[in-house]
Amino acid sequence: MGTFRRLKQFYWPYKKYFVMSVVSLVFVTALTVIYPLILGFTVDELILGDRQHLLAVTVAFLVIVMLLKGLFQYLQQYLGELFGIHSVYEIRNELYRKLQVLPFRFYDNARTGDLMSRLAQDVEAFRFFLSMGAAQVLNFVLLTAFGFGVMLYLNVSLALITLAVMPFLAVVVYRFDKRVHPAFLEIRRSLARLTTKVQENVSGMNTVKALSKEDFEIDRFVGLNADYRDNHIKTADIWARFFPAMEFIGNVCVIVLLAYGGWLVVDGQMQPGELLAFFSLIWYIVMPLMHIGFVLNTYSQSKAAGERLLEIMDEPEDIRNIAEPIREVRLAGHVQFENVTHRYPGEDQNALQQVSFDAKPGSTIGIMGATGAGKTSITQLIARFYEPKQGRVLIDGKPVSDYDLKTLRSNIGFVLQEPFLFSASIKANISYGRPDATMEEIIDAAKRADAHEFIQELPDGYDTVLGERGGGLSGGQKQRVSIARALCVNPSILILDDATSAVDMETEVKIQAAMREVMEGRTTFIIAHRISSVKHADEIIVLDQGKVVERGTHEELVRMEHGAYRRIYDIQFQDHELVMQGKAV
Ligand SMILES: Nc1ncnc2c1ncn2[C@@H]1O[C@H](COP(=O)(O)OP(=O)(O)OP(=O)(O)O)[C@@H](O)[C@H]1O
Repeated sequence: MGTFRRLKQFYWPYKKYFVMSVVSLVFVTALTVIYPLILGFTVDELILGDRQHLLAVTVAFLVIVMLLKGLFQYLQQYLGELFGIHSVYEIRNELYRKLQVLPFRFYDNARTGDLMSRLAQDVEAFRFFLSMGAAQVLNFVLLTAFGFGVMLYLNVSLALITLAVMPFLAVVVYRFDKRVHPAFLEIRRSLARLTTKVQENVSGMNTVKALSKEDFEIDRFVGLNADYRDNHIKTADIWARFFPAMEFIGNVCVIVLLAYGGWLVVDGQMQPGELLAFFSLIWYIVMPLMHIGFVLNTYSQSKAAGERLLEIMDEPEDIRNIAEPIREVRLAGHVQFENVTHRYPGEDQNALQQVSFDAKPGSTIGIMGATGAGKTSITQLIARFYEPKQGRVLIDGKPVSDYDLKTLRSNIGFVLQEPFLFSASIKANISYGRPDATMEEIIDAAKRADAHEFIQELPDGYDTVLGERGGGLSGGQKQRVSIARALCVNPSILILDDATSAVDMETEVKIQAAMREVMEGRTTFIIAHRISSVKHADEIIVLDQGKVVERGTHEELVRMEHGAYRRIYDIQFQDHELVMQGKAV
């Protein structure tokens, strides 16, 4: 029950629905066991006892019982559903909240399909048990209790014989649960793998087609699908063995009753109608017992699902606010790194080694270096997406961890190499970081990002709704919208991470011209591979395998004959010359 106890905070507030549903269920069960008694009465009193004049009253009584049972069944079902629906509404909200606060570390290893499957299928499986399964367990308990009560009233020895069979049924049920629970957990896992595969495939369809990997992808899917199928078959096998075993034990019970009860009637110790009522009651107990397998199924499924939900809820939120963080300040943008060493969780190499620099407010810092040199890692630490292993990252003289995360990040504007735009209007995309921005401010940000002109030419202008991931815009246009989005929050620190590498030279020159103006008064970090992007920076930092190997202005670095920057400069300058001479391939 650990899983259910730990998720109690979500369903317990709605216990009133559960209690009312259970009370309705008590009435349903009580009214159900009246049927066999009426059957016995009809045989013994109306037919054998010659009291046919009571027939009309008996029928009327039965109709009332049926109507009442219908009413209570409705209440039981509806209130049970309300209990489940409201509870998982809370669970879903909590999961989504948790996903928003989980650190980047979590997303480095998380798979979208798996998370989707948890938020959709696992939450649903949990709801199903709360709505239906829990009531069925109680239904079983109540029917057994009521049924036995009536049985004991009819005939004590016969009732005790029925009771003797119960431990055998319980053993079968217990063994079944032990085997079926892990099998269901495995089904859930393989379904999540399958969903992940489909999701990745759809997202990466361009790459799949460009590399003609359709057959390879189909093969991988078939493999995962086979795994899912086999897990289902394994569970179906466990499942199929269970029913005959249960039915066999139930039938043994019936045979014993038939023999012993028949003898009691023949011997005159029992009325035939009573034996008939007994037989109906037996099935009221044996049938739900046999279906306890189904109930255990929903229980096992929901427990497995609950465990997967708890896995997300238990994820540590390791980057969180300190007790009294600095809130709601406009930062000046003085960024300092003091001997910062950083290593990503689970990695055995440092991404940054003893990195130090001092970026004065309003200055521009260029960061260069080969792929994997640690350029992006620097910006991740400024925004406190990760915590450094050693050293200090300071903004305006205080460690970044002293600031409220929202305050810190709302002072930083990011423009990434592959901008992510939401499937919403352009207006909503630009004002995403500041939803209260006025239309004038949105247009102003777009103008400064050199995006206003092309947005105006779109059929619905700023109200144009984009497709998924900004579909409908070219790479350069998406980039300009994302620059407008970064400017809209009026950040004091601007980070351009390879922001112009995906656009053509002409667009780059245009964006750079626009950027020069918007960089005024903001501390700007430009990560780039092209010298032209960082040339005007106040300081350029050159990284190699996480270490700062050179620093200085463009002029200073170019003067270093054998320096890394000079080498890049020579290559790019040579390229430029070749282009000018028309020799480039
Ligand atoms: N989330 C992560 N988890 C584990 N290792 C990472 C992660 N991000 C980066 N790394 C590793 O840290 C090192 C520095 O990566 P970083 O992204 O900072 O390099 P970069 O200079 O920005 O590279 P690029 O020019 O390719 O963007 C690399 O070795 C990389 O493999």
